[in-house]
Amino acid sequence: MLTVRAPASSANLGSGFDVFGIALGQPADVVRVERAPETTISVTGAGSRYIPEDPDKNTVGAVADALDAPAHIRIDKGVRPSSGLGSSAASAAAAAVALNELYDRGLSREELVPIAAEGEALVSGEAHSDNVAPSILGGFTIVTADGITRIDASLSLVACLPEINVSTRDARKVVPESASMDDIVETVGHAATLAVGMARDDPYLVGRGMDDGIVTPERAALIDGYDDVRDAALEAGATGVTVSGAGPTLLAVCRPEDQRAVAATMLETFDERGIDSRAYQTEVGQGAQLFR
Ligand SMILES: Nc1ncnc2c1ncn2[C@@H]1O[C@H](COP(=O)(O)OP(=O)(O)OP(=O)(O)O)[C@@H](O)[C@H]1O
Ligand SMILES: N[C@@H](CCO)C(=O)O
Repeated sequence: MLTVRAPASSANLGSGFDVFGIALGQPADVVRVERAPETTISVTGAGSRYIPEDPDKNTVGAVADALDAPAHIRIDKGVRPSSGLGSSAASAAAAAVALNELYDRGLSREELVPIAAEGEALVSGEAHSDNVAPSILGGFTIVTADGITRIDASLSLVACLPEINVSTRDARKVVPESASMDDIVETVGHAATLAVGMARDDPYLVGRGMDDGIVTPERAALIDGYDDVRDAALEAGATGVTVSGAGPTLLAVCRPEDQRAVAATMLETFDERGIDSRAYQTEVGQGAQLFR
């Protein structure tokens, strides 16, 4: 039996819609695999009752198919589904790394990214890789049609997950079909600023570079309390706040010394609106880890 832990991830980071992603230090999914004549799946942990165990409907089933690697697959969910924290991607990433090893397929981590993205196609309708890439490779990733660029980054984060449901499939329906040249120019500037900030481990540049006036406002409207929680986090020292992935998680970047205050105020502000939430005080983390 092989065990792989694959971390949650935060895609988009505001200005990098469908392009930027980071691995988070926590939470994570743990996937265990054993060779079998046919794939079976069992799911326990966070939100497991909402996750299908049918291999045709679970992201890990799509990965097992793509690798032609049938197995008994046990998923222990640390990442709640429909969270904006790459829940479906974390399972797919872990399964890709585990099954590649179990069946000795010899694929590199980079080659496993499109395999894991088959799982994303199954649940969201599109094989976007901006969650599976950081979940497999770790660090900060830039996914384009030409390939993946990756760097390590050291950055303190707060990921605040409210008890609100937003599915990626629904959140993709509010993405505008076009944008003005002014908005595009502004977003390119922010994305470039963010990438430099990541390379320099600079929370101010990353925070400034997270601003986006094209997709984020539409997504934020699906999250009750977004503006208040964002304002409160910025007041408490966050250098930038945006929607994590398709939401409803809000991702805040901050200096390490402000992390606790930022987390506390985000929880409190959701609470004032009668919305339960939990906050992960975390950092940019490493990719999937294999245990024998
Ligand atoms: N192994 C899995 N783990 C989690 N969700 C899964 C899995 N397999 C299938 N699903 C389904 O995928 C959907 C959740 O995926 P979705 O992309 O909406 O959320 P997410 O991965 O948390 O978000 P995001 O991609 O925005 O970060 C749910 O409908 C869930 O039932
Ligand atoms: N880039 C994707 C990430 C969520 O899976 C989106 O925002 O729809």
